[in-house]
Amino acid sequence: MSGRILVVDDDEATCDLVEALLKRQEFSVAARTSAKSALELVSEDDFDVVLTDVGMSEMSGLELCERILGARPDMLVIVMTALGSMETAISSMRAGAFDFVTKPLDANLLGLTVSRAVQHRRLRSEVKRLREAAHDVQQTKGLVGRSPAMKRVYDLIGRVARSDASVLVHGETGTGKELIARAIHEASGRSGPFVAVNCAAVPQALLESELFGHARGAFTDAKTQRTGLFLEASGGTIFLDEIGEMPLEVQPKLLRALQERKVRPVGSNAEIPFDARIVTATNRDLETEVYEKRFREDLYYRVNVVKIDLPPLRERGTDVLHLAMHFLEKFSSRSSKGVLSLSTAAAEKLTAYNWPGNVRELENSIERAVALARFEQITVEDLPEKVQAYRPDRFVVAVDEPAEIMTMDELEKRYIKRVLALVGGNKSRAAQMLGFDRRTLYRKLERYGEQDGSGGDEGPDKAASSPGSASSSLS
Ligand SMILES: Nc1ncnc2c1ncn2[C@@H]1O[C@H](COP(=O)(O)OP(=O)(O)OP(=O)(O)O)[C@@H](O)[C@H]1O
Repeated sequence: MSGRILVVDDDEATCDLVEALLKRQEFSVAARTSAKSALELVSEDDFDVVLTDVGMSEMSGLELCERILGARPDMLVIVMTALGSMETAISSMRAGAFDFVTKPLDANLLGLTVSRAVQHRRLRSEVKRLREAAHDVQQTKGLVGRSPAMKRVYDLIGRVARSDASVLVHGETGTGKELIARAIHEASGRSGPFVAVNCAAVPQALLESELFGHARGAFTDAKTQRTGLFLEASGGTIFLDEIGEMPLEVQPKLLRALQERKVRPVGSNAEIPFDARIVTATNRDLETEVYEKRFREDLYYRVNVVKIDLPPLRERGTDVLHLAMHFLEKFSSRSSKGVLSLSTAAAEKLTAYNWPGNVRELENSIERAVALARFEQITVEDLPEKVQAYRPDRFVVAVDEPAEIMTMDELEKRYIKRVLALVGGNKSRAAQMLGFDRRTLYRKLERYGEQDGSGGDEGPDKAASSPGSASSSLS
């Protein structure tokens, strides 16, 4: 992690040692052997963290800590105390120190403590900046977020909006696919309506007539003629949400409509031209659906002229805070409760959590937090239990001291399983993260299925018959 650190110790050898340790961990480090010159330096230069010895002759580390924080309250001070001197540790916390480390120094612990402090300071200043600029967080078209990943999405929207190309928006549940579809429509300059239909929510028997309309008497309940949504969206955009759920029986009819740019209402021979932009969305891996014959390949190519991959919230960095502030404003103004900010600790929790339900889950969490908040600031206690309790689950391959020896095959198998679980069984994404092409991943999954004995009778196709099943075939 990068970060600017000032080391203060009147013992030159310790100073050099700490400087070297921190530099090895990629911090940018300045060192001073006198407290006075350290004070001068912090008055004119910015540091994330000042790491000071406690027992210095010219001025004690505790006094230095107080004076630094008096002049630069935004800086963080870590005090180095002698092992076992609990009293000094307590006094340094009273003097406002962020943390303390004990001598003799443990290089790893020192690195971790300093990293934590740097991260804390960054979050704190981000929250402060957001507080000040809360009112302009809301971006054009209601889309909040400025992470590089989202900027790429906005850029793509800008480039495709004015064309008639079909757009497939792909992303996990709650990532904002519908909002993106609306943004495409708004930026398209089309004056007609935005018509959304959730393909998973309409019963299969009704879907065709819902989309293409029906003639009077086409079926028992068809007392009158009905114009389908494709025609209703004329001059505008039709958004087919959860296209991956479209029944196989309806898919050829949709393909035909897209190819011909005409619809044929159920029970009618008439072919009616329509002029609607097609935007579809899915949280499924459509390539896998095609491979597993649940989605027609020709239809896939039709709808996937331009694909927008919407990143999950956990890959959008501090967007989570921008979004949290946006929802905070929204819900506190609705409830007239005047909850205006997030505590730094709450912001830390929000940033650390992995948000499987993405923006929708964050929105719900903030709504709940505003309802529960007792002060004008949201604290950790106001957040859902699972956000409070979340610990990042890291997969560590211990190279120096492996807990158990395993073959490279076994290691690969476990790692693939791990990555698949992480991306919810999405094989295209897993392959991308692992640096394989998709076929290589399928081959490996089939091979492990056989090795496990689970692939024998059932065969590899069956073992991989649904997203996520690949991981179970590996267990
Ligand atoms: N970038 C964003 N800025 C502001 N609000 C957002 C953003 N992304 C999503 N939201 C909000 O999060 C909620 C979920 O978004 P949306 O319904 O568009 O997600 P989705 O991906 O279509 O969900 P699903 O997969 O369940 O269909 C909505 O209330 C939406 O307004």
